[in-house]
Amino acid sequence: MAAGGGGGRPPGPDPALEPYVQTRIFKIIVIGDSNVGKTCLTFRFCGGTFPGKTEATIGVDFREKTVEIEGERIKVQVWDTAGQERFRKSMVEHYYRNVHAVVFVYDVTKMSSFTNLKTWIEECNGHAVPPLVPRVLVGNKCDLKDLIQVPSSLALKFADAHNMLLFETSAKDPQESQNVDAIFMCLVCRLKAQRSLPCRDTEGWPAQPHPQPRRLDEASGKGSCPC
Ligand SMILES: Nc1nc2c(ncn2[C@@H]2O[C@H](COP(=O)(O)OP(=O)(O)OP(=O)(O)O)[C@@H](O)[C@H]2O)c(=O)[nH]1
Ligand SMILES: [Mg+2]
Repeated sequence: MAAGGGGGRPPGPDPALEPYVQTRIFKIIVIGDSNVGKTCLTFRFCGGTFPGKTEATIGVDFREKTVEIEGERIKVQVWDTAGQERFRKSMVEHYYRNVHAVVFVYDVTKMSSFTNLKTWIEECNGHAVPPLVPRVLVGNKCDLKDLIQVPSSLALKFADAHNMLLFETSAKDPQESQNVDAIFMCLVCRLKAQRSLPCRDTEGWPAQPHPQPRRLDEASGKGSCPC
């Protein structure tokens, strides 16, 4: 039975409150060496598939996914960045501007992509990204079990030292797709918790200054999620 009547407004959100229920947007950048699987991971999260063929990303590719958490629709804007220096150098400032969260990716089958993480973290720190903007570490290509070069224990130690959660996953293996989702959902949960007031990052609202740094005291845990 329809509620109301007698000339009342139709069911649905109160138009007077509409400005307050617009979709918020969280910008998440994905960073790491070329070929570690950044494009495939963002494809998996935003489109639910593993792309048959990829080419090196030039500049940046944008992907989006709208998620619902506790009744709120949030648009996750994923910036799939280029790993090759020549394809990224003119874009780097844009990557880090007003970023809300950072995903660092390495390839578990390639030690150099892991050791290079310190350079990516330095770049991030050098672009006025507050150190406490949420960051996570992702070891990709776990489906290649016989080729693993980066032990979990080493990655976990590194993640702990940098106050990051660690996810080891595979963009390729469909059975890992929930784990890929968890990477981004974990960040969205954190960001939602940090921004309880709808005063920024909304479609149609003027851009606000950089998000306030917040202390993240949660214990790091491999694949765990604070939400
Ligand atoms: N086996 C396996 N291969 C993967 C996985 N993810 C990506 N690949 C492969 O790794 C290669 C590089 O993947 P991309 O996603 O294009 O790498 P990228 O990090 O975006 O590289 P740039 O755009 O150059 O920075 C491709 O051949 C993918 O098919 C995975 O989880 N498992
Ligand atoms: Mg790419």
